[in-house]
Amino acid sequence: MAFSAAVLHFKPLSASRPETNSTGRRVPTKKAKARKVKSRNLGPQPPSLSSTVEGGDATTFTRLPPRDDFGFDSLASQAVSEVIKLADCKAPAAKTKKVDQKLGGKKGLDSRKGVSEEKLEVDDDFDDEGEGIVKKVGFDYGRFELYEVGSDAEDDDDEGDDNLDGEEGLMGFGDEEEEGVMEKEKGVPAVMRCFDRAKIFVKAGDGGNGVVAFRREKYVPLGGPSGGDGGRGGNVYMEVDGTMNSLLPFRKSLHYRGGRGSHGQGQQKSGAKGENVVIKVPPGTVVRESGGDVLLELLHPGQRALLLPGGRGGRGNASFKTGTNKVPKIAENGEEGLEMWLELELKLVADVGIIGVPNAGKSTLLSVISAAQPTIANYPFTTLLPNLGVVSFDYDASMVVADLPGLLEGAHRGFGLGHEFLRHTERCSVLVQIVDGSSEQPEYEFDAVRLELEMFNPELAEKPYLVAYNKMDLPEVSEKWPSFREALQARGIEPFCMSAVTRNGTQEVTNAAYELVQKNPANRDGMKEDPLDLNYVADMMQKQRAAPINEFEISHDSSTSTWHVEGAGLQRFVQMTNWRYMDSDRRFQSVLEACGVNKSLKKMGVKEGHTVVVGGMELVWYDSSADSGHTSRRNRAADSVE
Ligand SMILES: Nc1nc2c(ncn2[C@@H]2O[C@H](COP(=O)(O)OP(=O)(O)OP(=O)(O)O)[C@@H](O)[C@H]2O)c(=O)[nH]1
Ligand SMILES: [Mg+2]
Repeated sequence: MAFSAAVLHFKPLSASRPETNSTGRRVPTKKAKARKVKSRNLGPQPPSLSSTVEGGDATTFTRLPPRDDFGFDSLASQAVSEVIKLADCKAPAAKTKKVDQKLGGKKGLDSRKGVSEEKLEVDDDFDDEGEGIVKKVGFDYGRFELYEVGSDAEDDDDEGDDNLDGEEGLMGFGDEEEEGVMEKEKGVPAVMRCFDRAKIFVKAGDGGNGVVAFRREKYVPLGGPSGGDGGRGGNVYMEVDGTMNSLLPFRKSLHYRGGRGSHGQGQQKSGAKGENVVIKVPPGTVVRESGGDVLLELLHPGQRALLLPGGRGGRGNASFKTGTNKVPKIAENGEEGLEMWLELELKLVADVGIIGVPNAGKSTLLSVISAAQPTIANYPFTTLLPNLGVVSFDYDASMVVADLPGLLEGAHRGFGLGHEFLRHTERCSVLVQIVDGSSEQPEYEFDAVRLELEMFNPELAEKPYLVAYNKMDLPEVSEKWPSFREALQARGIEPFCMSAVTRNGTQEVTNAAYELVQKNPANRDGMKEDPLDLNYVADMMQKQRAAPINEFEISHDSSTSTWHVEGAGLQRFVQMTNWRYMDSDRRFQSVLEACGVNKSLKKMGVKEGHTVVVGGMELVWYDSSADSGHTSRRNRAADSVE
C-alpha cells in the first residue's frame, strides 16, 4: 500500500479504485460510497462492459475483489446502451425500405408494368405538348419523353414546362433547374440508386482485456504473476469479388463489425483473436470516407485491402512484471476498434461502353458480339442496369464491353436514367455510339447524345469513339444511310453501318473498337491504375491512433474551472486503463507526470480543487505544494484504502 507521494496529484472521480484490505477483500467505507455517487461519466468509460463480465472467468486465480464491487451499475448502463445501439442500427434500414417501396410503387420505372402505367397516365394529358418537343429538339425518342413530363407533372408543374422548352432544354439551366435535378434523382427507383451506390458502417473488433492472475501451484511458493494478454480484435478487410457486378447486396446489410478479441486468462494464456470481417465488393468500387475523400479504388478481382485494423489486446499482469515490481496488480483493457461510415460507389470497369438513345439496339449489339444475354425489347429503357459482356477474338485477345442504359436529352441533369449511368462511361476507354437509323433525323440524335456527354463531363466527349448506324436491314433506314454518312464525313467522322439483328457489319464495328482500345493504352492504363499499397487506409488510421502520448492540447474553461487535456495518445491510454486494478491509478499518475501534463497544467495556473478532464476522464487537482504537503495526501490516500 505504499503509494508514492510525489506523483499523486490526481484522484480519479469517475472510476474509483475498489477499496481493499491486505487480503484483497473489499472493505466498503462511507467515503468510497460518497465518491461513487459523485462520479460523473464523460465520454468513454474506462471499465467496459465486457471487461467486467468476461474478465470474471479469469479471476479465479486472482486477488480481485468480488464482482459486485465495481460491476453492476456500470454493467446496467452499458447493457442499456447496447440495446439502443441495436435499435439504432435497425431504424435506418426499416426507413429505407419504406421509402423504396413508395418510390417503386409511384414511379414504377423498374418494371415493365410500371412503365406502361406511367405512359398511359401521361399520354392523355400531354400528348400535344410531347409532339411539340419532339419537333423542337429535332429527333423522335418515341414515347419516352413522357417520363419527364410525368415526373415533373407530379412534383412541380412549372418546372416541368421549363424543361420541355426546346432551346433551354439542351443548354440553359439555372439554380431552379439544379434543384429540379435533385428531385429527379429521388425519383429513380431504389434498385437503380442502390445498384452503384451504398453507405456502410464498419468497425474493427475491440481487443480483449488482459487480466491479473498469480500462479498457484503446490510446491511452487510465490508463483508470480501469470495473467495473460487479451486477444487482438478482428480486422475489417475489403475484397474484390469478380462475380459481383452491383452494390445491391449492401441495401440489406449496412453494418460490418470485426469480432472482439477474447480476454486473457490465468497461466499466461493469451486470448483468442477476434474474427476478421471481409466485405466483398464488385470490381470498380470506389471507397470514400463518408462526406470525405476517396480512400481506395478497388479494380481487380482478388484485391484485398485492410481497411481497419482490430484493437490491440490489453496486456495482462505477467507483462508488467519488472525487477522492482514482481507482483504487479495491473492489467490493461483491450484497445477499442476503430469505426467509420463509408460511401461506396461502383464505376464499371469496361474497355468499351456502348451508348446511344433508348431503343437504338445497344443491348442487341452486345448480345451478338458476346455471350451476354441482356434483355432486348422494343420499348425504351429496357436496360436499367448496365450489362457487361466479354468479346473474345480469334487471336487470344478479349475486351470487356458494357451495354449502358439509354441516354436522352437532359441526361446530364439527371433526366431519364441520367447521372446514374453517365458516370459509368467515365471508366470506359472507348465509346461506341449506336445511332438508331429508324429515328426521324439520325444526325440530330447523334449530336444530342454527344452534347449530353460533353455537358456531363467534357472529358467524356474527348474519349475516343466510333459511330455505328444501326438497323440497316430496314429499307427506310438504309435509304437514309448515304445522307447520314455524308453529314458525318463532312465533320471528319467516318461512321460504320450495321444491322445488329442480322449481324451484318457488327464484326467491323467490334474490330474497330478493339483497335481503338489498343491504340489508347493511356486510357486503359489509367483505368487499371493500382494503388501500390492497398493497406494504406489501415496504416493511416494506425498512425493517427499511435500519436505520442506527450502530444496534447490544454484548454481552460474559467467559468467552471475546468481544464481539458486532449490528445489521441492520452485518450487511448485512458481508454486502455483498467481502473479495477490497484496499480492502474499509480501508473496513470506517473504517466501524466512523465508526459508533461502536470507540468503544463501547473504552468498554466491550475489551482487546488479545479476539475481536469483527461481523455474523457474527470479528475480533481490536488496541489502537492499545499500546506500539509505530501503527508496529508498520503494520509488521504491511506484513508481511502483502509
Ligand atoms: N430491325 C432491326 N431492329 C433492331 C436492330 N437492332 C435492334 N433492333 C430492335 O430494336 C429494339 C430495341 O433493341 P434493344 O437492343 O433493346 O435497344 P437498346 O438500345 O438496348 O434499348 P434500351 O435498353 O431501352 O436503351 C428491339 O426490338 C430490337 O429487336 C436492327 O439492327 N434491326
Ligand atoms: Mg438495352
